[in-house]
Amino acid sequence: MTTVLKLGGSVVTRKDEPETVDETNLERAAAALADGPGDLVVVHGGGSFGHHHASEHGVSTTEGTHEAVGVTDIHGAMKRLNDAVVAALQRAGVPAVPVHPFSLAWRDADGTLHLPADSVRAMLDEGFVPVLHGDVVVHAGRGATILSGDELVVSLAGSLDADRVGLCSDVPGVLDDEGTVVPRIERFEDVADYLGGSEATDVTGGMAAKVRELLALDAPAQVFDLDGLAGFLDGADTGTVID
Ligand SMILES: Nc1ncnc2c1ncn2[C@@H]1O[C@H](COP(=O)(O)OP(=O)(O)OP(=O)(O)O)[C@@H](O)[C@H]1O
Ligand SMILES: C=C(C)CCOP(=O)(O)O
Repeated sequence: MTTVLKLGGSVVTRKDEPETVDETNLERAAAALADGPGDLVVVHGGGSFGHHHASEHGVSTTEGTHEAVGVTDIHGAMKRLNDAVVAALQRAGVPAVPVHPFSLAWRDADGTLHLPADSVRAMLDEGFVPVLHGDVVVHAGRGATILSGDELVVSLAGSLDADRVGLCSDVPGVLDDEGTVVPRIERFEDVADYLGGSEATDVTGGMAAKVRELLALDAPAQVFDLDGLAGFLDGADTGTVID
């Protein structure tokens, strides 16, 4: 059983305070993962680390930069957050190890992501929990663009043939216009009217982009908040199921 889990930047950081880890949430998530499932890959988002630097440098998933300093500003912030996430997981007893996508992945001129997953598979086979993060990535013809954690989740879920995919965010699921969790989404059109971007500085698109990408996956995906994390890890359907 292989599980790919994203801890949203809105969960592990305080999105309105630059480069601030939400220690309480991170510890809660780490404690839940300590009793986690077999093969587990963790991906975390940018929150108040990556997104501020990305917008300062005018970089998004499509707007690139050729400035090396822009790349290292964004990547450096994400490495600092990754250090904090890996350390918290290790303190909770999870055999977490860092994986930095900038050194591994690239986009071709069409924007298609190429992410070799053999090293991640080998880490799983050796009993580690690889922890990847949203990052900058070299992009043919555009310098470097942003790679969201959501895109990493979709790519890894496909190449690792994941059985379960979870996105832990700051909302209990995808919400309808009355704020009620939509239990299941099978077609983008059914929820398109409810879906917006993110309320915080977020260069990768909030909930609409997530739902679109998760619908393209073979494995069913779930969107839930920290209260739903333990249930998800136990195998329950929590929040919104997207398939
Ligand atoms: N219909 C909707 N239901 C739920 N959330 C929605 C909806 N439309 C827009 N959103 C926004 O999507 C946000 C979650 O996406 P966001 O990308 O901010 O989270 P994240 O993945 O946890 O963070 P990060 O991108 O930093 O990793 C919610 O906080 C909410 O503001
Ligand atoms: C902004 C950066 C560097 C990462 C974005 O990842 P996300 O928060 O998962 O969308």
